[in-house]
Amino acid sequence: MKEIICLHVGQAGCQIGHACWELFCLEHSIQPDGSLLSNTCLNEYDQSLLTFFEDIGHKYTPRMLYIDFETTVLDEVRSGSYRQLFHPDRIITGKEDAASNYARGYFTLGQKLIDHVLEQIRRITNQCHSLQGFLIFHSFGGSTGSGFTSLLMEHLNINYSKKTCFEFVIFPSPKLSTIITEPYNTVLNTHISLEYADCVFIVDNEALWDICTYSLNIQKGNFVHINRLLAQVISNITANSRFKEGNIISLNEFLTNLVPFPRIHFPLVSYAPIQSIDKAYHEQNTTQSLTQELFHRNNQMIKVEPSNGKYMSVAIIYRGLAVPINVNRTINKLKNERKISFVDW
Ligand SMILES: Nc1nc2c(ncn2[C@@H]2O[C@H](COP(=O)(O)OP(=O)(O)OP(=O)(O)O)[C@@H](O)[C@H]2O)c(=O)[nH]1
Repeated sequence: MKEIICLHVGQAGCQIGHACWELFCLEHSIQPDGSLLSNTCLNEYDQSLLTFFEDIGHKYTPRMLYIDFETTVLDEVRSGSYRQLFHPDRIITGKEDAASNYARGYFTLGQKLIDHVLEQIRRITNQCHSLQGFLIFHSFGGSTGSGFTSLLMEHLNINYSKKTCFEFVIFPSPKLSTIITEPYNTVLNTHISLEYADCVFIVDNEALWDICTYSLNIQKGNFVHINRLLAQVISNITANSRFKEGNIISLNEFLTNLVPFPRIHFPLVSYAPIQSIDKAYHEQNTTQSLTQELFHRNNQMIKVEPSNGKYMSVAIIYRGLAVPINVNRTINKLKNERKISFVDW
C-alpha cells in the first residue's frame, strides 16, 4: 500500500479539502462518521481506500492535516456533519490570522506553529507502510496559504526529501482579487514551489466561476460550487492511486510523463465533461468528444490562451471505459488538424 498524506493550508486549502473529503467518502462508501456503509464489504480491491484513509479498527480516518491561523473556517469543520470523520489533533488552528502578509505567515505566526504541525505529520507518517508523498492544498494569495506553506515545504524537503510533493494551488485572478498583497505573496511562494514541489497544478477562481456560470448554469455560485468542481479534478488525478482498476500509475510515474524538466512543473488543468444537470442526460460522451473538449478554452481551469504558445507535455487521465485505440486515433487527429502543437525538442 502506498499512502498519500494531504495537507490543507489556509482558508482556501481547508475549504477545498473539505469538498475533496466529502467526495472521497462518497467514492469509498464511507459515512460522515468514518464507518463503512453497512452493506459494503472490503475485498482486496476496496483496500485501495487505505491510500487516503487510515484504518483504526472500527472506522476510517483521513490521512490529512487542516492548518489555518484563524479558527472560523475550521470551527465549521469541527461542528459540521463530518466532525466525527476527522481526528481532532489533525485540525490545527492558531489564534489570529496573518493579515494577508507573507512575512507573518512565514516568520511571526508560522514559527510558533511549525513544530506542532511537523509533530502531527510525523505521527501520521508513522502509521504508513510505504509513504508515497504529500498533496498540499493552498492559495498563492493568502498569507497562511503562501507564507506558512513555504515554511512547511522547506521543512518537508529536509525531513522527507525522497517523497513526492504535489501542490494544488489557487492562483490569484486579476479581476477577482481584492487583497492588494496577493501578487507579492504569489511571487514569494512561487519561488519555493519552484524549488521544492515536484508538480504544481494551478487553477484560478476567475476561470472556475466562468465554468460554473456558463457551462454548469449556476447563476449564484459560491466557493462551495467551485471547490466541488476542483474536488472532481483532484479525485481524478488521484484515482489511479486509490482504485486498483486498469493501469496503476503512482505519483512518481505520473511525474515522469508530465514533467519535461524538473523546474518546469506547473501544468494547466483542464476537465471534461463539464455539463449542467439538465444537459447531462442528452449528451453522448465519446472518447473523441471528451478529448477534444479538453483542449477547448472553456474547459480550462486557468485563464491563459494556449494557442499563443506550444505544449511541452500533456498527460490525459481517462476514467471509465476508454479504449487505447480510440485515444490514439483522437490524439493523432488533433495533431494532424493542428489543434494542438508541441515544442520541437
Ligand atoms: N477556490 C477557492 N478559493 C478560495 C477559497 N477561499 C479563499 N479563496 C481564494 O484564496 C485567496 C485568499 O487566500 P485565503 O486562503 O483565503 O487566505 P489564507 O491563506 O487563509 O491567509 P489569511 O487569510 O491571510 O490568513 C483569494 O484569492 C480567494 O479568492 C475557497 O474556498 N475556494
